[in-house]
Amino acid sequence: DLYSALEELVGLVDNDQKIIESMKELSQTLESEASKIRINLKDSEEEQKLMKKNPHAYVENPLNAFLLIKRLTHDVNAIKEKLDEISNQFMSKVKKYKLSNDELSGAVEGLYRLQSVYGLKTQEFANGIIYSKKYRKELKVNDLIVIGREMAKFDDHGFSSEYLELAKVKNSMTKDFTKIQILEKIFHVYNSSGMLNEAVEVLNEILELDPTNQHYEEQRLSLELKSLFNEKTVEAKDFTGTHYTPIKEKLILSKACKGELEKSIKEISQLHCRYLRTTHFTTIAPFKIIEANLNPWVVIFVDIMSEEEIETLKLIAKDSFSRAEIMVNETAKVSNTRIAKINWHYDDEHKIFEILTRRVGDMSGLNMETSELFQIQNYGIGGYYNAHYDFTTKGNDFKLGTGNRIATTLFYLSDVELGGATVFPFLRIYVPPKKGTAVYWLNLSSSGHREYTTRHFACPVIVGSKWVANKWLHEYGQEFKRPCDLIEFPTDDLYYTRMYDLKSFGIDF
Ligand SMILES: O=C(O)CCC(=O)C(=O)O
Ligand SMILES: [Fe+2]
Repeated sequence: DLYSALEELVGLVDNDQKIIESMKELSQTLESEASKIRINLKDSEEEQKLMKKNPHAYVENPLNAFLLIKRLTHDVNAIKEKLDEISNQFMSKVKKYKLSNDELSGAVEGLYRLQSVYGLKTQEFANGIIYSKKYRKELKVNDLIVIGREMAKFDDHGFSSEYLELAKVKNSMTKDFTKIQILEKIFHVYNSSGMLNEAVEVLNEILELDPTNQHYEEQRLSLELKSLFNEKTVEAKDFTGTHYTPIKEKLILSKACKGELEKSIKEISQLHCRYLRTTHFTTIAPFKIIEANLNPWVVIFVDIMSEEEIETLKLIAKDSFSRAEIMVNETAKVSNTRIAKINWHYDDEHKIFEILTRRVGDMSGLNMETSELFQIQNYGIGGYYNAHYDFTTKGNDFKLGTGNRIATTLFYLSDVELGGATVFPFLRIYVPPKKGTAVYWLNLSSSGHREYTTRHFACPVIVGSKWVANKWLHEYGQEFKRPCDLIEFPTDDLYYTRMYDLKSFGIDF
């Protein structure tokens, strides 16, 4: 799929051009075919006039009889054959450049995600306005219908009907379709996605315009019956439990991505911008850091990479992207909870990786021998990475024999115009991507416990192409670099209860 990395969409400019050229050719062919049909039509009409005058006399002439039969056989078939030929020709020309329909679903799912996470209003968004800024001219009636149709495939049908409703309103001004046509299109979406009540309402509108339409009358009856027996009971959702539920987390993440979760003044007052001197190297050349959290340790390294280094990394990465996966029960799987493409790099692939690994060694003061390969990522349309921990919660190892992921270094290789922040909602940290900076944090406590509060989320990218690179450090080999403390840790149960306390997020049910 291409929608999962913006970098890959750039290459489609060629496909776009080829398909536009084929469409131009197609419209010319169709026009010349249409004029041929018109000429034949004239002959046919003349013959018909003759026949109507006196049908008996007409058919008694064997040539007339022949022509009548020819009109009703060959002439019809010839049109069908010609249209098939044109259609086949067109399809064989565009085949190489056309994308699969999954791409469309993926793109619309990205839009859906942006709207639900950031609360973007359908009407503004469809008019090209995002956070009060006009980004492009408004979408056309047909675009709105396509979005509405695709969005109807998601659980929550709210956005879908907003788009379709908008299409109807807009069409009443633009007249792209007749009133009946647009209602039929909308009806079809509702009907095929099981939105029965909405479907009946649209049918009522259609029947008002076309009261004698038997077909729709019958359909209305059958739908009304269907919805009687199909009355869905609204599922009672458990908002009261203290444990994690996806609904709770969605609310928290949405707040976090909008930058609405902040630390208290007291907490902020304990954080500093300062120079970090961990190793011999950094004593001479200290790193600039912004402390984002003290325990667990989360810091932002400022100007940690040069423009040239970043361009080198992107150049290397561009050719080897594959869809990022997530771990489900210890196996890697492609999932719509992570919309990005990645690739992995050994240190000896290019000297840039060696240099950066050494730099992470200085940033962390930790042993790099057990660190993972460099991972480079580019996000797609509405690209995000759902809430996760970087450590494994199954056992204490990644099957690499090097222990759990003790620390994460996340380099930002691009700015992002809108969205795409990395957020740690439980620590109330919001890190906007800024080219050349890195965020570094410890995933495990000094006694080796998992720091569940490091649960983090890559917010959907609204405008821009987000690039990041990861370097994960592991437990083994850190025995002398980060000696063990034996501090007590809360049980997981207690930890979650505290973490997911919605009141502390100002969320009230
Ligand atoms: O891209 C981001 O902001 C976060 C990425 C991340 O969390 C990961 O790759 O594990
Ligand atoms: Fe992560």
